[in-house]
Amino acid sequence: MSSQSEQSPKGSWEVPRLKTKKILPSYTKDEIRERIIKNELLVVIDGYVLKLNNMIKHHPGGELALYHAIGKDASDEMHAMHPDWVFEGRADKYIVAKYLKQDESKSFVEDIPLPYSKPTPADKYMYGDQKFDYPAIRADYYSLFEKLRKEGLFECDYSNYAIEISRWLLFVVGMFSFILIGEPSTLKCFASALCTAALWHQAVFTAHDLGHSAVTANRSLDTFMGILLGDFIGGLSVGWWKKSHNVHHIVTNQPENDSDIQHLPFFAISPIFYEGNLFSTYYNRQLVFDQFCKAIVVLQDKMYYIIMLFGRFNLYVLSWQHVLLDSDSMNPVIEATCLSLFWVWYGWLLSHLPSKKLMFLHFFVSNAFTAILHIQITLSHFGMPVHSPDPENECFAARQIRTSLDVICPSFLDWFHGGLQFQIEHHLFPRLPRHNLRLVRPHVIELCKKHNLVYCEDYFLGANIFTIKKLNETAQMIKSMIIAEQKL
Ligand code: HEM
Repeated sequence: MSSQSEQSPKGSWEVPRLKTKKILPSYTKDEIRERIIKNELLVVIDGYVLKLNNMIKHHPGGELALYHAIGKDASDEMHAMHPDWVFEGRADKYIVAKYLKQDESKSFVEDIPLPYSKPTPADKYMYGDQKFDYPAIRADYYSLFEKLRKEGLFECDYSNYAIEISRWLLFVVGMFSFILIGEPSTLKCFASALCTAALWHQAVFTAHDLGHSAVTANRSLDTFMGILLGDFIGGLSVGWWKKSHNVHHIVTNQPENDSDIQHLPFFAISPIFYEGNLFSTYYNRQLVFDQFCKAIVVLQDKMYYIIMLFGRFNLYVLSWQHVLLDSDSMNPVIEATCLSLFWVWYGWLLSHLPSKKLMFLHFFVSNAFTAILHIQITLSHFGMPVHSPDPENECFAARQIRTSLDVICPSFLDWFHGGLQFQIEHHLFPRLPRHNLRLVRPHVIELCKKHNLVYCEDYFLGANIFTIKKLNETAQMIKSMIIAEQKL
């Protein structure tokens, strides 16, 4: 068993807080704002102001994820994303002041045009007069956090992975034996391709756990195993995925910041992508809504499944781009080697098929069937709001609950959904081992009920219908805007 909570002093299940013995000045919110305008990268954690200018480029969770914390009280994000040792002797050296709290606000920079992080659009109309008690939600979030630590739910039970590895082996055997044993046939080629897709589908879930250091809690070891699984077995860069995924966890469903919802020219999950003239802080470019977008996005609900069939091909390109071109790629040599070896073993397998037609069939079917994974991933957020009722004050827990959707399924199907079905719980506690997420669900439902937060969940079919409906609604709105504009 690995334990992240074991790293805190024995017997203490409290979420660790930043501490320092330094004698410090106090900064108000206004002073923090003024300093940020003068290019100081300041963030508030546990009542202290931290200056990150010298460490941001070396942040193990990536530079971009950290930029989105600037000018915010990011205590909750910090606690959710880090093991205890970061608080105990790593982060305190960046403390420069105490934070003189005058109100409960979480973001001090929603009205400042920062180049590296854009504000969440607000929509009070959407939420009516509903008021949320964010301080009370935070208090209950921390109580739950401590309860889960106390119950040992942050400990990973490796026997779950023994079952997973057995399942992968079954798919590996099918993938090779349908091709290598006996006379080749179209049916056997198809069966092998399905096994390949299933292997890739399943491997991603463990690569995801490893990417969050939620398996051994040793970042280097988890990253290395993640690269073996993601890059070598799956052909996709874990480094690329981690870069965008870390950002996604901090700025979930924020149109300009979260690359997981930036899919022009194919999808626009909110009309804001059409009317907003948005700039992607992730891709560092304007999200241009050109004539091609106009033609495709108005059909996005109808094209959803077709586009998903090709999703994996795009990921191959993004993976290589990250490894070869991105200056912040963390393990470019190992990743490039594993990505190349992926094409060696996969090419070797295809080379045993007797015709180009069968090779193409295998290649297409194995890649296209992983569309199920892309659908599962997009269901988690595509139908959820991008607007906040109160971006200045909304706390981390409320934001994660507002932007994520759970899929209801019986426990015997947990392997198929791979943790994606507990998206809300995962977003609240990203380092919690996946196999424990089901145990957290009732507590989160209770928290939502208590605070009138919508806990959005549906069965797999219902979640599909919900997402398609939302895509359709957005497509219709954008269509009317285009028509209205043409009439002007
Ligand atoms: C001085 C402050 C900070 C320090 C020293 C620090 C350090 C670290 C370290 C050491 C890790 C790797 C943890 C591991 O081994 O699993 C990490 C990961 C990460 N950090 Fe920070 N960090 C700081 C502030 C922040 C803030 C304010 C945010 C965002 C709000 C942030 C977002 C992340 C993310 C998203 C990850 C990736 C977590 C994962 O792999 O699941 N960090 N940080």
